[in-house]
Amino acid sequence: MADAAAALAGAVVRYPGRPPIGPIDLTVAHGEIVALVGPSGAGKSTILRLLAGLERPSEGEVRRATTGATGFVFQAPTLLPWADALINVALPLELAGLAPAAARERAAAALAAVGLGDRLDARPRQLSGGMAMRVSLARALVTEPDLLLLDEPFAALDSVTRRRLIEDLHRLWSGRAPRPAIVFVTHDVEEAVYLAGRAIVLDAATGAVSASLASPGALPRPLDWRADAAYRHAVEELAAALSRAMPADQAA
Ligand SMILES: Nc1ncnc2c1ncn2[C@@H]1O[C@H](COP(=O)(O)OP(=O)(O)OP(=O)(O)O)[C@@H](O)[C@H]1O
Repeated sequence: MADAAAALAGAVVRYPGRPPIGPIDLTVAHGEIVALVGPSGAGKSTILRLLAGLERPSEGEVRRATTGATGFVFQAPTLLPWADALINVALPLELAGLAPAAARERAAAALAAVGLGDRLDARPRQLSGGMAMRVSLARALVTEPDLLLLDEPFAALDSVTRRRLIEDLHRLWSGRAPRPAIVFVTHDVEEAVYLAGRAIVLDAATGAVSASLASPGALPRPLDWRADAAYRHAVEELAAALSRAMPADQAA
């Protein structure tokens, strides 16, 4: 655990009226990018909430590195509608006790890092979906987390915006020292293979990890990696593992 950003050991979550989720064993190394894929309802968001400390397991353990913050990005950007981008991003720092002027200075730098240095005073409704997601990313990164949790962050975006944001996320991740660990949920096997070093497949029937597939090649990937045979092969393998994890009534 000393060298891990977070870990689940035999974690089980019981909700009334459904089979338990887990037991789940998952160790996320410092600086690692892990994709969580699996059928709808398998427990992907539940795992993120466990890792974030937003929920406690019924059995088993959740371990977090003792130092470092956790950043969380939800599928919908969840920005304060009455506040501009700068205030939205500064908020976590001000809540942590930083003086407003210092918080806003760091927030401005975080927004510049996601390409929104010229939109500091824009309200959420004045931003496109992709821009709002960038603000949400900046807000998660401004506390310099050692663990970044992303719940289907790109699902609502068009494919061009989605690709751009994935490139940005790789750039932000590789530009930080030390690099944060990232765990993200996705339904998109191509996104999982391209963005992550490793993909974890959750099984709908057992609620446990049914496969762990390493994605080939070093991170961050070059732009043209999607044309590579190794990439295509990894996508096919992950799609097959996901298909095996589907409940009978959802299988194609
Ligand atoms: N607070 C809760 N109370 C009761 N049941 C819950 C609660 N949260 C989640 N569940 C149930 O637990 C299961 C796992 O939910 P979770 O949201 O983790 O799945 P998921 O894999 O993220 O699904 P999706 O891909 O559809 O977002 C689902 O059957 C869900 O209905």
